[in-house]
Amino acid sequence: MNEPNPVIIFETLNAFQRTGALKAAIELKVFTALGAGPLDANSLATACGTSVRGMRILCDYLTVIGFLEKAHAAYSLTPTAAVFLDQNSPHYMGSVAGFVAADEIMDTYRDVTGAVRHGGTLLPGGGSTHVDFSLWVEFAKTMAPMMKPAADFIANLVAEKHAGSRLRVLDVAAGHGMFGITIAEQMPDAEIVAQDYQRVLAVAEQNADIAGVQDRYTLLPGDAMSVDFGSDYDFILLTNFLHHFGVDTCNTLLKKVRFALKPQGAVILLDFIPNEDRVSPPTAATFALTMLMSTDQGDAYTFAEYKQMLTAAGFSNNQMVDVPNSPSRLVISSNA
Ligand SMILES: C[S@@+](CC[C@H](N)C(=O)[O-])C[C@H]1O[C@@H](n2cnc3c(N)ncnc32)[C@H](O)[C@@H]1O
Repeated sequence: MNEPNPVIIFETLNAFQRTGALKAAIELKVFTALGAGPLDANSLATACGTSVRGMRILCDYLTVIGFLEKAHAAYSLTPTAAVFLDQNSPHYMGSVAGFVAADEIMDTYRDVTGAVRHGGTLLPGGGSTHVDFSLWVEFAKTMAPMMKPAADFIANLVAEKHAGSRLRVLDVAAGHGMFGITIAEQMPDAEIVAQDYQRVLAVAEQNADIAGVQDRYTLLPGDAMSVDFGSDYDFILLTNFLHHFGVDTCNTLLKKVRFALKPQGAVILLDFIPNEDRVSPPTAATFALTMLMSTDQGDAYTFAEYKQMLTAAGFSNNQMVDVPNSPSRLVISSNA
């Protein structure tokens, strides 16, 4: 197991091929074409409008990395591809390639050396924390399916404890809005205030309409750091937001959040939270590199670090919970 082995070097240096191959298969709708049953490279090439050689090589590659199975010359979907990458599946999430593997994001990885030397993003104006960061609308349009398990989990937690209550919920940096919207769907008396930049809230508003909760859905556009949150919230959601900022900014924002809550209210924080060793579990731990490449000061904070920030903001009761089927963890903090 610990024998020196150069294979990992070769595999890691050409790991960009995996990104390219999966992105191409999503764009060409290969997984959707296979949704009805196995096909060989000839039939798939016809269905997807490609060359036969290109399709055979792409499908063999996708078989090697675990998205397809191959029997004789026919390819079929693995369970993961069938559930998440066939456009006819209700759990389809191929759209996430539009953000996760966007050219603007991938280009930043051409100079990891530079970002490591500098200690932060090489993107202009603080990268993803810049007010005009171009990809937030794309995030809102494409990433909702990936957040669904966590949104359901949070809504269930809230509904279990507060069934029948008239809850006021603030969704800070709401993006697609699905965290607040899912609570509104589960709790007919919940009122949601969605906060984000105006251009992003247009996507959340559309999603609220589709979910039929628009009557209980209010928009609060602006910069979360300066906009007036209002007060008397039962819950404030901070999902996938604090990781963009340094500790001082997180502290300031958490204090503002605490003042906007009812005395018995709670903040629900969802994020990539690695273990204290910072190298496990893999998805949460490696998210720190994403923050190095795209922000000046962001990080994948540990629970101990979040507890310190929350305590400094005046929260006294902090609990961490794993979210099933998600790499993220929840921290729920209240005053009481
Ligand atoms: C990673 S997304 C998270 C969206 C959603 N909360 C989720 O968990 O999927 C970050 C969101 O923060 C918003 N955002 C970034 N900086 C902000 C700021 N200063 N004030 C308000 N929203 C901001 C972006 O527009 C984007 O929608």
